[in-house]
Amino acid sequence: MAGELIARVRALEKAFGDRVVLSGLDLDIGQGEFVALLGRSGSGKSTLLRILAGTDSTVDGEVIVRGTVSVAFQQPRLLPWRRVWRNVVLGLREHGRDREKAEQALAGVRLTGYGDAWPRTLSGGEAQRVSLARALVREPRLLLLDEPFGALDALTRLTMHRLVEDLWQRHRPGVLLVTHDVDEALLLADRVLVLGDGRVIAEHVLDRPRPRRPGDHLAARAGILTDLGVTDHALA
Ligand SMILES: Nc1ncnc2c1ncn2[C@@H]1O[C@H](COP(=O)(O)OP(=O)(O)OP(=O)(O)O)[C@@H](O)[C@H]1O
Repeated sequence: MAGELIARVRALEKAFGDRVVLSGLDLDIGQGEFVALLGRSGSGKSTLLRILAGTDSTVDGEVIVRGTVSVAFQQPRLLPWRRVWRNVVLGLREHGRDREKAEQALAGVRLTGYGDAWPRTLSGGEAQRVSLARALVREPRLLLLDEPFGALDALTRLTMHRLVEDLWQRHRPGVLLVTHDVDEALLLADRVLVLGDGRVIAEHVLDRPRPRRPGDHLAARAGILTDLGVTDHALA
């Protein structure tokens, strides 16, 4: 990992009552780095994201995040009573030139002309792009993506992969992408981390040039599936 760290986590412990979810977790995210986080259901991925986002601070251990953090979730979470452009600027701390900023962000996610639309008139993919625009308008140094493509159809998901890669290359935030989709991680990430037993149990560095194709990083794919405890007969 090159450059300055924007997130540093050491010996993180998180429990809900008696249930220990994260234990002894270390994590670094470098400036402008794209990291994917995989783990079985219930392994604590969303919990870790909430901790990094600062919405859950009842933890032990060291958590340092430098700069603004934005989060985009699986559901776009748009306010139905606000027009699209107002949804985009909702989280801005400093106001001024809001409409202009919103339109710029919307253009970035290829939604020029959608500013006055109501959320209910958007397709699932469009709503998710508004959610991305809302995350990026704050110019985050760290962008947390919690399965942002999980609810989309396969074709829309492919378009979104390209869009996110393009936005990341233009804005260069550090990204932590939580996903269940190993191939999505292989397509987008510089590094894939596998979460298990409450900590990072494996790390795979991906260095193939972008845009990547399906089939790049097959060895890492097999390794990740093994880390996840999944047997992939197609690879046997
Ligand atoms: N507020 C809470 N109170 C009690 N337990 C919780 C709370 N939030 C999460 N948990 C528990 O912590 C564990 C980790 O949950 P988390 O949502 O982080 O997993 P995940 O890896 O994101 O799962 P999935 O892939 O299914 O979304 C789960 O066992 C869950 O039941």
